[in-house]
Amino acid sequence: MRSLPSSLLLLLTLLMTACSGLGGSRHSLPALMVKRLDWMDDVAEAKRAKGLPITDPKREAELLRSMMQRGDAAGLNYESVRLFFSGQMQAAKVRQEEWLHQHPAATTAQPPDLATTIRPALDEIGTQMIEQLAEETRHLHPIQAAALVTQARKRLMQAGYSEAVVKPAVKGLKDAMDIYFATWP
Ligand SMILES: O=C(O)C(=O)C[C@]1(C(=O)O)C=C[C@@H](O)C=C1
Repeated sequence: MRSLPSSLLLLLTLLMTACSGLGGSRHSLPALMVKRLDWMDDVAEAKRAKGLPITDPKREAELLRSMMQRGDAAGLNYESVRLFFSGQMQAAKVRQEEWLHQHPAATTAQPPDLATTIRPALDEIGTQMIEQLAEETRHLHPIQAAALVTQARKRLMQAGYSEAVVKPAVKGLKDAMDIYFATWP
């Protein structure tokens, strides 16, 4: 079979993307990835105020466990959820490091509280991410999955995040998508 002209392929991709609800009213996965990272300046300030290190292995394990459980309930593969959130947390840590480096002194006297404000917000974003991951993997064609990864990179760069932050976040999404589409017919 002759391969499709690239302009037709692009048109098909755009049509399928529009139909899949990527631009719908709920936050898309790329938008949620930006939203999650947007919390990290506050997280860094909250940790500085309390003298806490950036990395909290216990919280990471708890978050992964709870997201994998939610993912399982939504029909998602455990490993894909683990890879996705590992990437987002890695990006989160790089962003916190950058923030502290760029702002050697505290920028606020009263940062939001980690336990009562920040982590519940991150949990809520995580839940929305699971819903979107489930939605995307149900409806996406592999071409659209690749477009979603590209779109995520674009959104994160547009939001002003550095390559060092964007790279692990996008890799997490790509790794998750690869699991679903590796065996696609
Ligand atoms: O909750 C925190 O303490 C954060 O710094 C956020 C976060 C995350 O991305 O969820 C990032 C790094 C920590 O190791 C744990 C979790």
